[in-house]
Amino acid sequence: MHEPLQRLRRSVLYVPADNERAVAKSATLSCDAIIFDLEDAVSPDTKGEAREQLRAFLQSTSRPKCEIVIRINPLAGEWGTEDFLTARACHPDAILLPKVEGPRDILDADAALDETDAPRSIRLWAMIETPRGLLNAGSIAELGRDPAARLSCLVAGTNDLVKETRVASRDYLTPWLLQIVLAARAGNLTALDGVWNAFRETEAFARECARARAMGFDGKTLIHPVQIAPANAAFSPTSEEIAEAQAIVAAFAKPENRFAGVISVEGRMVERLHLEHAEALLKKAREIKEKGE
Ligand SMILES: CC(C)(COP(=O)(O)OP(=O)(O)OC[C@H]1O[C@@H](n2cnc3c(N)ncnc32)[C@H](O)[C@@H]1OP(=O)(O)O)[C@@H](O)C(=O)NCCC(=O)NCCSC(=O)C[C@H](O)C(=O)O
Ligand SMILES: [Mg+2]
Repeated sequence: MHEPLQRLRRSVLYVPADNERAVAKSATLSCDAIIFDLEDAVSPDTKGEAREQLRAFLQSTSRPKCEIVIRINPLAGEWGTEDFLTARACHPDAILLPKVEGPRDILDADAALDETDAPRSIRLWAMIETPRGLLNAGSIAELGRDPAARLSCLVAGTNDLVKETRVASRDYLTPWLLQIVLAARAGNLTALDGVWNAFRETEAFARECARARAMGFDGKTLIHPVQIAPANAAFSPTSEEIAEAQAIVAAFAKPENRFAGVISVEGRMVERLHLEHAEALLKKAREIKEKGE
């Protein structure tokens, strides 16, 4: 089952599942998706409490209306099974698998979901944040082309990547981030950029979002509510882009261009591939408008 690729995922906020105030606040925020985290944001001592709190919250009427994702610990590790069963009981839109190293990690999670008769609507997201995961990003993403597979999104884990590779700054991550984008495109998947830790640095964050969009990412993972509006703005079509797309659609709609493969619009060569892009952009703009933004 393929879901529409262009689901809005501009702003995807991590919420530590053991932080009661943050969990409660999540329902009031205007991010496109939330990742409730049972992995690195939750200390070993509070894993059990975090699971119970998350289950109660997501089964209550306070459950947020946006796309809901739960990040579990690695399935084969100490907390994986309990996390998985909690996530499954919460009926999320997706389960996010950390530190994915190869297609086997996705297939194992797929099989675990099937064993619990999980509906196909529950998707899998994969974090690419280890050297092996990066080297295997292409074969992981290939699963996105399998209509029976649940894989839907690749998420860059820049903190772990920095730790694992020992690079000194994000500049050196760029080729690997582009590799994640490329793999995602090959597999028809959403590509989400990693987090920006210095959440009080709003201008630097806006520049980072613009750079991520220019690299081809569909959205950014976030750690603090203050990052939602800049991410939504950066990953939304601009008014210039909308006007340009409208001009392309209008030009191809003219009777004389009905069968044309290539035309000229405002002094630029435009082909049908540009029309496809323009239509997708306008669809995204409509969805954003429907959200009331
Ligand atoms: C970074 C924080 C620890 C900062 O917390 P704090 O100092 O409490 O922030 P504020 O006082 O400014 O908070 C203001 C209000 O906003 C709420 N809040 C804060 N963060 C969140 C959030 N993420 N979601 C929802 N609500 C949030 C506070 O509760 C305050 O509200 P109120 O109480 O009503 O006044 C904190 O922001 C935080 O914990 N962020 C998330 C950290 C996290 O999840 N980390 C794991 C994911 S990152 C990662 O691992 C990526 C990847 O794997 C990699 O390797 O890179
Ligand atoms: Mg990580």
